[in-house]
Amino acid sequence: MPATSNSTRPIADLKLAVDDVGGPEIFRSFQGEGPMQGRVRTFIRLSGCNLHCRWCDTPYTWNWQGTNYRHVDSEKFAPAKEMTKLGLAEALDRIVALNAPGVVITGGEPLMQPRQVLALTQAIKGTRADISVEIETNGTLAPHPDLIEAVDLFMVSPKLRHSGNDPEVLSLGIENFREVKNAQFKFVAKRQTDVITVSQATRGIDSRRVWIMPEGRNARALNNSLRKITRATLRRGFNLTDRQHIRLFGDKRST
Ligand SMILES: Nc1nc2[nH]cc(C(=O)O)c2c(=O)[nH]1
Ligand code: SF4
Ligand SMILES: [Mg+2]
Repeated sequence: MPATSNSTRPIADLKLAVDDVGGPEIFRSFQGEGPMQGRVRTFIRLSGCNLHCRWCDTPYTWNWQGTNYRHVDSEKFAPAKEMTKLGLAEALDRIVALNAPGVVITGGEPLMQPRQVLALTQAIKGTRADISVEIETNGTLAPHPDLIEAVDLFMVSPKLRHSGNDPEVLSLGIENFREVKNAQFKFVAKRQTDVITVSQATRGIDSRRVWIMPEGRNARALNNSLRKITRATLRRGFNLTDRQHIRLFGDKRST
């Protein structure tokens, strides 16, 4: 059970991923995925993940030296080089300075740092009445009720078998957020059969809450996935999202 917001324990620093110049990965971009695609957002990327997706585009948040997780890139990363700590006030200052109408907390898996994420969300919401806070999560860690109340949108991305994770992570991600009204689902798909798997796994969930997203870390791979998934997605009434930032900027940090 995560700690409650009125706990008197001090809040630990946030653990963040590192950008290309060694600073904390906080940046301004267009939201590239899902219902908010194209909107200006400030992104804050937290370090650490409890899953190990083979095709993950941020392996520098978890694929540490000395582990034997399999990833399409063979590169392993040093936590001392790829992880940096930042106090809540400093993180908030940097986010406010980028002056976007919304903030995306992503990772890695942000809900591995539940107290820090709750405190950061509440602090961001305190800066302006109309600022939006959205969290990208793999869904395996249940959100605290206070966090559900504080955030505008959870974008939950439960992982299919092709991610290389244990099969249970798919249903875990769905069940942890099925009843969370401000949660939508985004499934990475490579093939038509992935869309069928999603439709079976999301039975009982309004298809308007479900987004199918092509797997790919470059335009060619995205197009290849899209060719295989588009018709099946349309047939089932799911939403389709591209990965706009990959097309605009490539697979780069801080974009
Ligand atoms: N522009 C942009 N949009 C994104 N949407 C989700 C992202 C993520 O890494 O979680 C992401 C990202 O890294 N960049
Ligand atoms: S859950 Fe997300 S951050 Fe974690 S390994 Fe998978 S794709 Fe990467
Ligand atoms: Mg990304």
